[in-house]
Amino acid sequence: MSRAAYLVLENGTVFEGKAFGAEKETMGELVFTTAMTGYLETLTDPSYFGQVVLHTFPLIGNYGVIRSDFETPTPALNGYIVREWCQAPSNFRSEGDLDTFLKEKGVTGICGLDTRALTRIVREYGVMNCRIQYTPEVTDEILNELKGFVITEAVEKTTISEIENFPVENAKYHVVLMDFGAKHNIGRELNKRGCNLTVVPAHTKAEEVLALNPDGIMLSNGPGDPAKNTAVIEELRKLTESKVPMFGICLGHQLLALAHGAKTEKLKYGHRGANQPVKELETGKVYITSQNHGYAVVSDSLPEDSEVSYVNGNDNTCEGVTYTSFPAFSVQFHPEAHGGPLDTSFLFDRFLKMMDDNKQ
Ligand SMILES: NC(=O)CC[C@H](N)C(=O)O
Repeated sequence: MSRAAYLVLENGTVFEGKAFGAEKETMGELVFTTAMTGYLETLTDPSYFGQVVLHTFPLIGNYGVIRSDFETPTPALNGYIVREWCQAPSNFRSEGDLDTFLKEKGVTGICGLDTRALTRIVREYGVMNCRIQYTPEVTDEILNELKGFVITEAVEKTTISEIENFPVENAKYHVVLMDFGAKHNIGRELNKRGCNLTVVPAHTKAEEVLALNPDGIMLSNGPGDPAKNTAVIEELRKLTESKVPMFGICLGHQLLALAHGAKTEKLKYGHRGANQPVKELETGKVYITSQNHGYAVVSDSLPEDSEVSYVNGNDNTCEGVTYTSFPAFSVQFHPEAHGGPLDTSFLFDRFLKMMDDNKQ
């Protein structure tokens, strides 16, 4: 029998549950995801750095742990909350159960609490900080510490430290992927389409990126507040002047907009799930997308030589931008999916076409 664990919210609310995964006290920004599957991708997506992730779906872990589904080898999140974890996963690919995996990776979990009630609190009051601990007492000191918690150096802590190459046979393009805490599936989607990939650390200078002679530059997803990455934003501004085709996903989308003079804002509780509707403004078509973000580009702040290409079907926030004075576009959602639908993977083909057009 696992021992009692307590989830303490910044507003003083306490939920009692059971310890699961690693047993060590932890703190982080509480966010919820509505995805019903894809928990391995969620656990290993670096964009969750510093956050405690709550699954609204009540039973997690049914198909076990499968390393080839991971987005990075090691989870970056600070904690994990589920209603119930599956103790007997059943799947021919399964290599183990969730509890053992979380223990191995040192990720604190808590289960057996009312995740519906908890989600309603976050939806009502917005994201807040939380703590997982093993005694029910909440002192002023704990509450003050919780109120003061901020996610810092998120990109610095999740980017790679040295250049890595992922070549393919008979490559048609060379893409430099700027790693801000990248999900591996972005690279896989590019490799699959005949792109040799050079993955560079987030703080690589614009001149160094251009010296690699890329046909295109891919800006990855990543954690934290986009506006905090001032040095990276400045390098991206220089890259927009180079006219090398660029494609940004999620954090990459936000950073490119910031580099071009737009603003970003924090959403009340963000979009995290695998069935977020986005509307393509040019065609009126709606796509179902995978999302994981807490910030968004402020549509009204975009300069004239850029336009909103996609909006979120639920709250109308900006989900994509097309730039007209340099060859670039970006989306807030995840065309690489994993987990989630593949509806928008055509955006990678659009990037290839942009590189083709630019070569001619
Ligand atoms: N998945 C991402 O790239 C997230 C981007 C950013 N950290 C946000 O929360 O909005």
